[in-house]
Amino acid sequence: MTGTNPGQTLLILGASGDLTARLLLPGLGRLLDSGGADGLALLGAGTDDWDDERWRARVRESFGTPGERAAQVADAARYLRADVTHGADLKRLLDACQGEVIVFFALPPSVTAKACAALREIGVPARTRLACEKPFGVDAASATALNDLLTQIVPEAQIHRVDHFLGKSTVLNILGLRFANRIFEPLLNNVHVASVDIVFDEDLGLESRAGYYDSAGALMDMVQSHLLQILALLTMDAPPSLHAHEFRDRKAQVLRATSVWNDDPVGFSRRARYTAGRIGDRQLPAYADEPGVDAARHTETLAEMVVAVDTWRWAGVPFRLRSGKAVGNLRKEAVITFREPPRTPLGLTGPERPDRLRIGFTPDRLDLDVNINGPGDPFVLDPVTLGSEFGPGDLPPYGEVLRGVIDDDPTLSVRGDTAETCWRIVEPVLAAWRADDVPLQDYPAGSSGPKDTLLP
Ligand SMILES: NC(=O)C1=CN([C@@H]2O[C@H](COP(=O)(O)OP(=O)(O)OC[C@H]3O[C@@H](n4cnc5c(N)ncnc54)[C@H](OP(=O)(O)O)[C@@H]3O)[C@@H](O)[C@H]2O)C=CC1
Ligand SMILES: O=C1O[C@H](COP(=O)(O)O)[C@@H](O)[C@H](O)[C@H]1O
Repeated sequence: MTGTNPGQTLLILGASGDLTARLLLPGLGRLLDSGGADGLALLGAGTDDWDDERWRARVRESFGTPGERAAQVADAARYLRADVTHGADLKRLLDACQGEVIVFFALPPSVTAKACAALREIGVPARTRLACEKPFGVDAASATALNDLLTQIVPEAQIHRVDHFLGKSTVLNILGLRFANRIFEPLLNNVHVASVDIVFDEDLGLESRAGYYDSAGALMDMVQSHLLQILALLTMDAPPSLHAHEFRDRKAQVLRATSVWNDDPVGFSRRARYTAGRIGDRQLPAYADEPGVDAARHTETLAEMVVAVDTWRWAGVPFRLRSGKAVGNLRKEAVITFREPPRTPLGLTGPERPDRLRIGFTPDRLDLDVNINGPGDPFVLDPVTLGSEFGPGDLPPYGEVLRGVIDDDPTLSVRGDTAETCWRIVEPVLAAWRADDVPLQDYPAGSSGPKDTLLP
C-alpha cells in the first residue's frame, strides 16, 4: 500500500488486454502522480500465466516515465491468474484485495456479463464499485438485463458505466463555453441555430480489433455512446451544479427527447465500409480483408444519422451525427451553424457564409466564423474566424474516468437509464440496417468518405 488513507484496491479484470495497456494504465499512472489516488493498491487478473513480476513490467511500461507515487504502486502491484467467469476464482481475487474494492471490467462484453453473474452469486464487500466499459449491452434489452444484474450486486450509485469521451477535457469544456459566460448560451436554440453537426472521423483503421469491432461497427462503437454524450452536453439545460445527480438528470432529459429525424431511419441514416486505400504513408487493406473480419456481416466502418431533440429549445433543429474510420481528412468537431441574419442592410455586399461556432475535439480548439466588415472597402463583408485553443487538461480521459471511480463520484459515468435510452435512440437505425433497407456504401481508405452523405 502507498499513501496514508485507509486504502482501496483497483482490481483490473483483463489485465493483459489492449485497453488495460494502452489507455487504463497510462491514465492511472498520471492520476497517481497527480496525487489523486493515494493509498491505492493494484491487482491484475487474467487467464494468462503471468506472475507479479510480469505484470509489474507491463504496468511500468504503460506508466511510461512514472513519478515516485506511480512507481511505488507499480512496484507493489500483484497479479493473480483467474478465470473471472468462475465464482471461486473471483472470491480468491476479492479476498486478495485490501480496503475498498474497485472492480474494473476490462473484458470482452460477453465475459463481463458472465463475470457479473458470478459476482452476484458470491456477493462483494460493502462499498465495492463496479466499472464497466462500453459497449454496455448490444441493444436496449441486453442493456436492461445488464442493469438488472449489476444492481443486484451493488446499488446504482456504485456502478460506473465508463464513457471516456466524458473524461476528455475538450468535451467537458463545452460546459464552460455554454454556462460560464453570457455570449453563446442565449443563441443556442431553434430561433438562432439552423443545424448542428457532431463529427468524429478518424484516420485509424481497424487496428487489429476485429474480435470486438466486427460485431459492433461504427454506430455502436461511436455514435450510440460517445457522440450521443456530446449531443447531451450541447443540448441540455444548465444544471444548477455539476453534482452527479443534477448533471446526469439534465443529460437524461434531453436524451429522452431525442429520436431519429422524422422517425425515418431509412431516409436519415447512412452506412459505409472502407475499401483498400492509402492514408499518409500507410497502405490499408479493405476492411473486409482484415484478419478476423467476416465480410458477410456487412459491418459498417462509417455511420451517419440525423436526430431531433424534441424540446421547446431545440425542436426543428437537425443534429447530424457521423463517425468513420480510415477517413483521409480528419474531422473531430461539433459545428453549430447559425441561421442567416433576419436582414442584411442594403448597401452591405460581398460573400456571406453562415456564422458557425466550431468546437474542435482534436486539435482542441474553439473557432467562431462570423461575417463582418473586412479590410479595404467598409461596405464589403468579409468572413473572419475568431479562434482560441482550449488548454490541455491535467489528466488524460482515462485518468479523469478513474478519478471519478476512485473518488466514488459517478458524474462522468453514464447512468443506467441513460445507457438504455441511448440504445432506444439508435435501435430504429440498427433495425433498418439489419433489414438491408439502407445500402452499405463503399469508400476508399484515405478518402473523405462515401458519396451519399447526410452532411452538407
Ligand atoms: N481497446 C480499446 O481501445 C478499447 C476497448 N474498450 C472496451 O474494453 C473492453 C476490453 O477490450 P480490449 O482490452 O480491447 O480487449 P482484449 O481482447 O485486448 O482484452 C480482453 C482481456 O480479457 C481477458 N479475458 C478474457 N476472458 C477472460 C476470462 N474468462 N477470465 C479472465 N480474463 C479474461 C483476456 O485475457 P486472455 O487474452 O488471456 O484471455 C484479455 O486480457 C471491451 O469491452 C472493449 O469494448 C473500450 C474502449 C477502447
Ligand atoms: O471508444 C473508442 O474511441 C476511440 C476514439 O477515441 P480516442 O479518445 O481514442 O480518440 C475509437 O477509435 C474506438 O474505435 C472506440 O472504441
